[in-house]
Amino acid sequence: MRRPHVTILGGGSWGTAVASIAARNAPTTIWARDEATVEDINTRHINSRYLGDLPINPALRATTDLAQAVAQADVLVLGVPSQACRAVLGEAADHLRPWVPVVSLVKGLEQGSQLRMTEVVSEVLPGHPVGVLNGPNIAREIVQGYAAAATLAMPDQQLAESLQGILRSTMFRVYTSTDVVGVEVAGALKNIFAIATGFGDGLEAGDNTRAMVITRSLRELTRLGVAMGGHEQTFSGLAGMGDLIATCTSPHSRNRRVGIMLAQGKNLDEIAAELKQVAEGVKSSSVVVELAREHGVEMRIAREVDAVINHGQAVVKAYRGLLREAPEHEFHGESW
Ligand SMILES: NC(=O)c1ccc[n+]([C@@H]2O[C@H](COP(=O)([O-])OP(=O)(O)OC[C@H]3O[C@@H](n4cnc5c(N)ncnc54)[C@H](O)[C@@H]3O)[C@@H](O)[C@H]2O)c1
Ligand SMILES: O=P(O)(O)OC[C@H](O)CO
Repeated sequence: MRRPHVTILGGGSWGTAVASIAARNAPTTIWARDEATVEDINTRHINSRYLGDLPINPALRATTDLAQAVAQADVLVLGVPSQACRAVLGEAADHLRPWVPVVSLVKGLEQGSQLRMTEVVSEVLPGHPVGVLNGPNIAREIVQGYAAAATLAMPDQQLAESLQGILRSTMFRVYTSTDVVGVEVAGALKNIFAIATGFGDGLEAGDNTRAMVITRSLRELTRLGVAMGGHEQTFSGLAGMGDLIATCTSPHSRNRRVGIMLAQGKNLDEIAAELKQVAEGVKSSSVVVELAREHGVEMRIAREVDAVINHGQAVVKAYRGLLREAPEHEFHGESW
């Protein structure tokens, strides 16, 4: 039987990491817009811009030709930042064969529409089965071959099981779920809370503060996730608690680093120039606050992150403001 061809859109750190795994299981092509990245992957089997000199699977092929990459896809994987997804999918639409499943790796929400990326996929590519792969997945650690896990959520469990075999390796465990909303909301929201954790770390507030922010963030994330239709247990799983732990504690997390740098007094332009990679929480923070308002969910931590990022609030004021609020019942109250 012919093995399915996997096409990954996006030659950044995570698209490359997932493509490198998929290339062990199936013929795999990665589309990147940048010639130098394509050259790097095809000839030196590295992605120096995003992953330094870490070796990636030599079986992986890269191209700048979107039409050709998409036309051969039996499985399409979306790995560009959230605000670019609609445009990239729009360019792909004419070349994709009908019914080809699409898996989003993206942890962001679209500004303006407030949509999750699987919803964007369904709008731009109607009729294609769509799912999301999320979890505690720092790209460089996965390329280095350290053990990790993620959840692949699709409405069709059978399809998820067939894609599971393509996206996993011995060291990258892919679990399945049918809770697309929960897994996807968790992946987008954890970035906002990693920024909040970064605030505490940047202010050198200590380990207890970090644990408090992570734990209370999980409550906030769960409340909105459930209000949006996610299953409560999803938020204590890999895409929820798992990814919160990784992103809120890793020195590699870009979102956490954004929080640290904001606390150190840098502005967003300086931070973007230093990071040179996407930190999804920056753009998603305003969307999360809008969604919380619409769903009638109190999200104090997220509101402070939005205030700092979008309304010029000083980090230290956000921190003190949160501490002034009286705590309620740990599980039944609405306080942070
Ligand atoms: N890096 C990780 O550890 C990691 C892990 C899990 C999920 N994610 C998620 O994966 C998604 C992609 O992140 P990443 O880490 O690979 O980002 P990145 O910053 O490393 O790379 C982004 C890639 O997208 C490309 N890109 C940006 N704008 C584009 C556009 N308009 N058109 C075409 N290509 C464009 C860039 O050229 C680059 O190749 C994000 O939603 C992120 O949250 C990242
Ligand atoms: O570097 P970050 O903050 O975008 O986080 C990367 C991954 O999402 C961690 O799971």
